[in-house]
Amino acid sequence: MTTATPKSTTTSETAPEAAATTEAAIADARERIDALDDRIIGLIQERAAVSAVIQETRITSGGRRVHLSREMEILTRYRAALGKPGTALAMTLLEVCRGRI
Ligand SMILES: O=C(O)C(=O)C[C@]1(C(=O)O)C=C[C@@H](O)C=C1
Repeated sequence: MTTATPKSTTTSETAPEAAATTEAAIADARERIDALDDRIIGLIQERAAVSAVIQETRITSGGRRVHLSREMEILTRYRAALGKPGTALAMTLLEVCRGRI
């Protein structure tokens, strides 16, 4: 994994050069964010496909699409890792994977 190393500006750099360095650093970091978002979206799509298999299996055997105690485990896990917004993120993720309830 590569680590972010912001380029430092020197005192000899003129203002336009410093601005160009700043813009380049931001553009570079945004490229990395776009690449990460592509991976995150791919993982969410993969998660949704696995989730669909579970839901279909349960429905085929006479069960319900939703399994609330399992959802509570997932919400707890995301909150433990990411704090309060983790809960909202997990709820959105569950909605993507099983639809609205
Ligand atoms: O783990 C399950 O039993 C699932 O059906 C998967 C899943 C999920 O996407 O994580 C989806 C719906 C359920 O309500 C709970 C969890």
